[in-house]
Amino acid sequence: MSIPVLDASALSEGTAEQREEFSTKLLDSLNTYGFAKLVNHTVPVSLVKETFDQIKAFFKLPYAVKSPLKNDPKNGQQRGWSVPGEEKTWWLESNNGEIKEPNFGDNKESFDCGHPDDKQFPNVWPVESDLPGYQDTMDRFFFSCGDLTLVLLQAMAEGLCLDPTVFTSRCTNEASTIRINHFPPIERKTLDDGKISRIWPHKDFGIISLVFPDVTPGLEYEDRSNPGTFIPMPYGSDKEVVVIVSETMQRWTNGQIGGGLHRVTRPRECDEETVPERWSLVYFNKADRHVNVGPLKEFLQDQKPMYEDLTALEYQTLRNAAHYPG
Ligand SMILES: O=C(O)CCC(=O)C(=O)O
Ligand SMILES: [Fe+2]
Repeated sequence: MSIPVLDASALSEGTAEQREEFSTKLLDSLNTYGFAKLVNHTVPVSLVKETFDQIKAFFKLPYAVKSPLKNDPKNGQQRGWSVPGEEKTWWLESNNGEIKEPNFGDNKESFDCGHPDDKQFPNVWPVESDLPGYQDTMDRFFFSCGDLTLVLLQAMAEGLCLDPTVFTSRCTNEASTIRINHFPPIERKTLDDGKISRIWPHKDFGIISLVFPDVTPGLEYEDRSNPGTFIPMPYGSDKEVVVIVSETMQRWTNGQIGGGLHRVTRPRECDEETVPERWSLVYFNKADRHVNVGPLKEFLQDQKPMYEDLTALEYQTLRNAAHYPG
């Protein structure tokens, strides 16, 4: 059981037949695993590398420079720098009610930004002289990932034999976000004790996510044939992108296409006392804020809706609040 690597060149330069074949394989992988892996996609490898270089520089900035950019969890949507341990993804899927007062912070710091023209939740940036080109790189990365997600959403709709715009008519990427993560080095024992994780098991909240892999492993996906156990996501190359089905897609399809549960932990093979640091680069493709994220009529032939109607903004706000307890 391993996630196949699909050649996405059919989407940019394939014949109608090749496109159809790709759409079928994409949907098959997303349905089976909740994940797909692509090569020959349209986000340039050089841009991914440039973005990785920028994020490594960002997290090295002194506290005094990052501090004014601090994310305010009360804001509803994340913007700017989240300090290590602030986000507690333990609350998303791991809380079975047995532990009354956990303080299970994530061993990570992050930075979030959205559409450059977002007036409702404006981006915050370091001063240009502190990190030249950072904002420009993030903006270009934002649009490049956004374009890829729309093409993938259309391919998914085609694979389902639905109106090709069934998903893209609900998403212009105006509410989508980039999330960059830095996982500082940590004692192996601390992770193995199980009170701190890099990221606890979760599904992302948007429609689909793109994760650009780091050479340092750690991303794991749930083995659906053996729920509660996880399989390391193999690192192929810097040309690969991982696509993850997220909660909005699960809701729209009334559970037909289930979100991919994943976590970030220490590399399995790591036997050093200190687990090395790691970075990751994620694009959360999200529904436009006013759009309903309840089940779509196309997925409700004879079934009862499994999810309530909510706007995408209400849903995102609710889910974000869940991992900032108190
Ligand atoms: O670090 C990774 O590989 C994945 C990160 C992730 O799951 C997230 O930020 O939601
Ligand atoms: Fe995630």
